[in-house]
Amino acid sequence: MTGTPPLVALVGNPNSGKSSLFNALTGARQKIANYPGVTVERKSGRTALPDGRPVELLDLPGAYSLQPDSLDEAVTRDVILGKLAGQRRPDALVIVVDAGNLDNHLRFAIELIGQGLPVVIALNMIDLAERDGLEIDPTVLADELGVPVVSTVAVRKRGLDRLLIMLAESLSKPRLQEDEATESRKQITERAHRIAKRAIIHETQGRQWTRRLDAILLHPVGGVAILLALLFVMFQAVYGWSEAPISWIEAAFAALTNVINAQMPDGLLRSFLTDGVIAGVGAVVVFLPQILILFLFILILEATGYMTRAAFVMDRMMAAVGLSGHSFIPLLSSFACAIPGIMATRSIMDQKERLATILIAPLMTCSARLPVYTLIIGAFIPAQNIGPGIGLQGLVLLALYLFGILGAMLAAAVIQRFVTQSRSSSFLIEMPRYQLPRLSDIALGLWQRAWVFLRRAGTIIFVASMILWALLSFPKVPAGSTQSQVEYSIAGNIADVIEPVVRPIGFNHDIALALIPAMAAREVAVSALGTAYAIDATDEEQAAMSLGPKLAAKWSLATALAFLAWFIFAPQCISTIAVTRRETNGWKWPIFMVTYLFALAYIAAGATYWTAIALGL
Ligand SMILES: Nc1nc2c(ncn2[C@@H]2O[C@H](COP(=O)(O)OP(=O)(O)OP(=O)(O)O)[C@@H](O)[C@H]2O)c(=O)[nH]1
Ligand SMILES: [Mg+2]
Repeated sequence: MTGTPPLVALVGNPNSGKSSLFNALTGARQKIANYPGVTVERKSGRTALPDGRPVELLDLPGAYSLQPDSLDEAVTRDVILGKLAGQRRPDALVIVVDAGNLDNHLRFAIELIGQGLPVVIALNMIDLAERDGLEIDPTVLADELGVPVVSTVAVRKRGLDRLLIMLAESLSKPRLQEDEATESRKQITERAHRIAKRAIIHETQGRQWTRRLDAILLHPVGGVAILLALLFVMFQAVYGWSEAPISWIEAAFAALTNVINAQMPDGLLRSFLTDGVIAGVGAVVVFLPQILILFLFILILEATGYMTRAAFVMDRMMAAVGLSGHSFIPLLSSFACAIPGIMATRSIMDQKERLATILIAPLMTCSARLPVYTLIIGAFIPAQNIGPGIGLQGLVLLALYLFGILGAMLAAAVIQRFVTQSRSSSFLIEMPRYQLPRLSDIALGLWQRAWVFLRRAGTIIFVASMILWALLSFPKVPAGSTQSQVEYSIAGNIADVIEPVVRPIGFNHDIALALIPAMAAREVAVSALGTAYAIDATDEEQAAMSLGPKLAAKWSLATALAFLAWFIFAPQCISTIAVTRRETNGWKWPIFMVTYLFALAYIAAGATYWTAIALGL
C-alpha cells in the first residue's frame, strides 16, 4: 500500500484515557497544532500496525455525545462525520471507554458505532476497575456491541499489541453502512445500561450500593419527591434550630445598647451608635444562625455527591421550560447570591440558554433575602405546628423559595419562547461517587459563608445604615411639631414621593422608606426599618424591643404578605444589574431584566395584598 496512511481517531468521553493511549502508541512522534479555523488543539502522530504499515493517529477532544455542548465536542463530531473543512474523515475509530464507568461511557460508544466506521473498543483503566473489585467480561461486550473489544491499561502500555492487531483487522474490512434507524437518546441509555449489566460479572458492595441509591434518587418521580422532602426538612430546620442562637445575638446587642445608654450622654453620637449602627447592622446580623443552618444543609448535600443527582433529576423539569441541566448549577449557586450564579453561566455553551439563565438567576432566593423573609415571617406568621413536626413558619419560608423557583420557570418559558427562542440542549453528566462529608470541609465552607455575611454587614450594610441614619436624623423636627422625626427627615420626605406609587399594592410609608436603600443590598431593607423605628421610638422600653414585634404592631398582615411577595421578584440589588451588564456586554438585557422583574414584583405584591384583603386577613 502506498500513499497516505490510514487515519485512525481516538475518541471517547473526557478522561477516559485517550491522550494516555495516544502517547503510549505514538511515543515522541507527535504533531500538535490547531484545527483549521478554531482554537481547539489538534494532536496527531504516527504508529505502526503489527505488519509494519504506518497509521496516522488523531487524539480527539473528549465528548459525551455527537450532539455538541461545547466547541471541543463540536470539533469531535465534525471530524467523525467528515464535516470539518481541511480535515479528512478517519478510516477507523478507536473508542476509548473507562471500564469503571461502563454504563455512562457505553452510551457514546453505541452512538459512535452507529456511524458505520470500522471500530475497535479499548476497554481502558481495567487496572483501576480490578482494584475496585469490578470484573468485566470483554467478550460479552464484544458480542453485544458487534465490534472487537480489547482491555487496556494505557498508562502501563498493557493491551496495546492486541489493540493494534484488532485495528489492522478492522481496517482491512469494508466500511459498513451508517445505521439508518437512529435510536433515541433514551433507547441508547437503556441499551447501554443493559449491556453494562450483562458484561459486569462482579462488582463490590460499594458500587452496588451506588447503583441502588441512584435507582431511587434519580427516579423521575421518586427522585423529585425526595428532593422536595429534603428541601422541606432544610427549611424546617432553619427555624427549628435557630431560635436559641438568635436570642443570644439579640441579647448581646441589647446589652451593648444598654451599656452605651448608661455610659454616654444623650446626643448625636449616642443616637448614631445605638439607632444607626446597632439597630441597623444588628438587625441584619441576628440572621447569621439561619443562614448558617441553610448552608450547612447545602454543603452536606454537595459533599455527599447528592447535588449532581439533584441537577440530573431537575434536568427533565428544566427541559419543560426550554432550559437544561446546564443551567442548574448556575441557578443553584444563585441561591447563595445571583452574582456568582450569573458568572457561572459562562459554562453554558448555548448562548441563548445562557442569556435566559442570566435573566432568571435573580429569581432564585439569594441569601440576602433571608433576613427580610425571616423578619416578616417571625413577626406575622405564628410559630405553631400545623401537624406533627410541621412548623408553619418553615413552611411559609419553603413556599417563598418555591414561588421564586416557579416564577423563574415561568419566566424562562416565556423568555425562551418569545425572546431568546432557543432549544434546550442535551445534558449528560457523570455522577460523582457517594461519600461521607468531611467535617473539616463543611466547617471551612460554613466559616466562609459566615465571613461573607459578616463582611457585608460590616461594609455595605454598615455604610448604608450610616447614610440612612443621617438622612433620618436631619433636619431635626422642631419642638411641638405634630410630625415624628422620621416623617420630618430628608428620608421621610423622599419616602413621601415614593409612597403614592406603592400605596396601591398595600405598602406603607415605612416600606417606601426602606425600598430605595435596599437597592444597595436587600438586607438593608431590614436595617433601614431597624434604624427608622429606633429613631422614632418614644421611650426606652420601645427602643429595646426587637424589630419583629414593632412591625407586628404597626403593619397589617396583608401589607406584610405583599412585602414578602415583592421581595420574591424585585431586582433589589445594584451589583446584580452591574454583573448582568458586564456578562451580556451592554445595557439592553439588564434593562429588560430590571423592567420585567419590577413589573412582576409590583403585580405579585398587589395581587397578594388585594387577595389578603378580600379574604379578610
Ligand atoms: N490507572 C490508570 N490510569 C489511567 C489509564 N489511562 C489513563 N489514565 C489516567 O487517567 C487520566 C486521564 O487520562 P487522559 O489520557 O488525559 O484522558 P483523556 O481521555 O485524554 O481526557 P480528555 O482529553 O480530557 O478528554 C490521567 O490521569 C491518566 O494518567 C489507565 O489505563 N489506568
Ligand atoms: Mg486528552
